[in-house]
Amino acid sequence: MFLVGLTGGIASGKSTVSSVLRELGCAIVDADVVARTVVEPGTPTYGRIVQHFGPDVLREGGEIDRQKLGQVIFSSEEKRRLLNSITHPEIHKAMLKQILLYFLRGYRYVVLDVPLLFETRRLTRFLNHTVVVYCDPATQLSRLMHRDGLTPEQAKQRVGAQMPLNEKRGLASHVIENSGTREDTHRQVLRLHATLEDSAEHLPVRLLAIAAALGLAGVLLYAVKLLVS
Ligand SMILES: CC(C)(COP(=O)(O)OP(=O)(O)OC[C@H]1O[C@@H](n2cnc3c(N)ncnc32)[C@H](O)[C@@H]1O)[C@@H](O)C(=O)NCCC(=O)NCCS
Ligand SMILES: Nc1ncnc2c1ncn2[C@@H]1O[C@H](COP(=O)(O)OP(=O)(O)OP(=O)(O)O)[C@@H](O)[C@H]1O
Repeated sequence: MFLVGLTGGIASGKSTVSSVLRELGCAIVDADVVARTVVEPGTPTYGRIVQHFGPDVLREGGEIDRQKLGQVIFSSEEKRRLLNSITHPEIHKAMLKQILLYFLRGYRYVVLDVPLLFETRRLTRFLNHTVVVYCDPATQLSRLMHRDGLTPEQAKQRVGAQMPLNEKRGLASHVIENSGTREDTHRQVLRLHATLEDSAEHLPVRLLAIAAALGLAGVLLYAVKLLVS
């Protein structure tokens, strides 16, 4: 099995791309969804958030008020780092569990949809492919304001909390250009899917090559032992 990292900037179109991949039958682990489950009331992460951020970031029912917590962390790098240090280890553990389950179910590859993939760099060494969903800065801002009902200043602040999208594009092995229509993006995702399927087909060949190399090493070791004895 191999892992594919899917990333981009806030509102650049990761969910749009991953939903097409899901429709095509791919296994997807979504870090934003996982991030919601690890902060549910009763979890240790929830306790630590309340301890550090206080009851102001809670709703009446006791659950985290995501909008309020968002306002706090997107306007302070220090608070953002604190929240990341509380949540990220738990998010990564929960993601690992999901990856293992997909592995046991026989999936040949798993797509990890992780907005902060290149910022945290924790997962990158395990990935065979990295995909960046890119859109131009003006389109990103306008889609973000429209989707989340933010002012231009709030949207800029959120975009500024991440590595510039242009920089992420330079780090990726594949880029999906999502400044255009959904149909155009859909076509690119179909091409990406075909590429990933192709590289999955090469996996048994690679495994055979590794097995052959190991076998050859074993034979050589045996021959050396015979010569020495
Ligand atoms: C701040 C929170 C409460 C806002 O929740 P909300 O439901 O409004 O947004 P959601 O979780 O859907 O995130 C939307 C997008 O914001 C961006 N974002 C989220 N957290 C961060 C962060 N710590 N730093 C930079 N960008 C972030 C990502 O692009 C993400 O896709 C939430 O995002 C959170 O708990 N973040 C910390 C955990 C985290 O880093 N999640 C990202 C996945 S690793
Ligand atoms: N090609 C497109 N044309 C028009 N609208 C789009 C296109 N792609 C995405 N959108 C819209 O832009 C917004 C952001 O897209 P999406 O939610 O997929 O981004 P995301 O990268 O997953 O965001 P986040 O990281 O903030 O969760 C959504 O409202 C989505 O419907």
